[in-house]
Amino acid sequence: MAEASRVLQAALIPNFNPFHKTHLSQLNPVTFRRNPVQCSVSTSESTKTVVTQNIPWGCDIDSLENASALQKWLSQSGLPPQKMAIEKVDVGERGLVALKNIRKGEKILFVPPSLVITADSEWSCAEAGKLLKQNSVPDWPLLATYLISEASIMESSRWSNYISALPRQPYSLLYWTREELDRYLEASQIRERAIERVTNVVGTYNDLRLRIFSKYPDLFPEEVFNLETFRWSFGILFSRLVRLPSMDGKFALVPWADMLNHSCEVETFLDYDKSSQGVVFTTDRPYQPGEQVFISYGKKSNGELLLSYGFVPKEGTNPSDSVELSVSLSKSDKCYREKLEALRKHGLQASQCYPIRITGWPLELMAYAYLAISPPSMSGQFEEMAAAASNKADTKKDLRYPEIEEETLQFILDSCESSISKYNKFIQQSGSLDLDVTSPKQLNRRLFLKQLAVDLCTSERRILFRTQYILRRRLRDIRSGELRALKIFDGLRKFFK
Ligand SMILES: C[S@@+](CC[C@H](N)C(=O)[O-])C[C@H]1O[C@@H](n2cnc3c(N)ncnc32)[C@H](O)[C@@H]1O
Repeated sequence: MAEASRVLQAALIPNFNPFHKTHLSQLNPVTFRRNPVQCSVSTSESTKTVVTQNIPWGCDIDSLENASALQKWLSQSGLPPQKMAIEKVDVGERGLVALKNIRKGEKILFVPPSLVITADSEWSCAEAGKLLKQNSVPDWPLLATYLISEASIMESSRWSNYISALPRQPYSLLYWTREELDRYLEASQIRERAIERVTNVVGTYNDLRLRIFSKYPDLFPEEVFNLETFRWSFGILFSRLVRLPSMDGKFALVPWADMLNHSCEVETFLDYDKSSQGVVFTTDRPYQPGEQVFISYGKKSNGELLLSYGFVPKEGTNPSDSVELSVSLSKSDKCYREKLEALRKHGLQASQCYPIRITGWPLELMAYAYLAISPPSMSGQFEEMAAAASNKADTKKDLRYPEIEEETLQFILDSCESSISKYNKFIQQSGSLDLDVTSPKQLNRRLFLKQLAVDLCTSERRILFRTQYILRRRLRDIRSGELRALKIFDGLRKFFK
């Protein structure tokens, strides 16, 4: 399990591979209302508007009725007796709660492969599945289409109890409109990631539509397979799909196991257990009856958790938290062209983002900063600086140029302070919000999103404040060291005079 845990750090939702990476569609407004759920989505290409409709399957995110029907069906379908049950919880709305004492180091769950959805699962509409496979549709879009296909036939699908217990509107940044992303996440780099993700989903859907759906409208009618249903199915995949290393790294939806919520404190991940032939996880702590049981969705920053899962852990509770710091070459730099060329050679741009943690910044950022401030006399080193700024494993990153150390740290400090001022502006403008986001249904959507954004920005700014403090101290030490050296030099000069 140790090995599995390591590999499974990216367990719940790893990379999203779009169907065609190059397909960029412009985003159009998505209007959204919670309760009742209603989205209207305009597709990009032709400014054609897809009919506004409700997603006719799934349930409210906190529905326990559908969850208990799921539990019953799973037991009848081969899920062994469990030490947990689905209940309403304080963190994550619904979750798995211990019914009995659970020991530390105990294997639990044992979901058999017959109850797991993968790209190999049998399609109720076999012809549709065959067609996608013939067209070599990759796992992600294939699973997204599978989920819609099964959902649309309601009770006729063997997964109907599972699908009925899935949220009708998964929480994730996929459901934020462009205006909401711009307004609430302006200070955070996660906004760019969200825009990129929505663009990928729209592009993937458009590719499928052009290449396959439009040619087989009987198998893939637009009333069922449209951008809105794809937004739902991708939202489900982003927030529930796992990669199972012991099943050859297969992506899977694991009913029951996907009722487990995330805790930044735990270090346990799901995997397939060959000996018991089921999906399990091994607890890293004991649980008493009534306690919620958690797993880890991977070592993700608060921004990444908001992006895929739609929540932000409490400030200071996520040891894997980080913030992306954006740094840029100055256009007025005499060596701008040479520096940009060196960066491009190593797959980098004039502006780059580097993750900063509470414990420090990466060596790549230091290398980029060396390059950004180095004078023309150091042009011979541009190449090695750019190489070290890229995160290729084979390049030496720990460069040292003591003669420009001070300006380099000052450059990082300036970038950090400019980022802090954006966060300050947003947080001040938001006023003092202190809302209970553990019960978002009670909140007005706007307040809910705003509170999530404030929580994210506060946690990201906290990391920047710490970085600012460390940088200022280092600069002060360098400067006072220089001053001391100057004084000694001056004293020696006077002495010899
Ligand atoms: C894999 S599902 C877990 C089951 C989910 N609570 C449900 O009732 O369907 C992931 C979703 O659970 C919620 N969630 C998980 N961990 C959470 C946490 N620590 N805080 C708040 N919400 C959480 C988020 O809505 C997330 O998108």
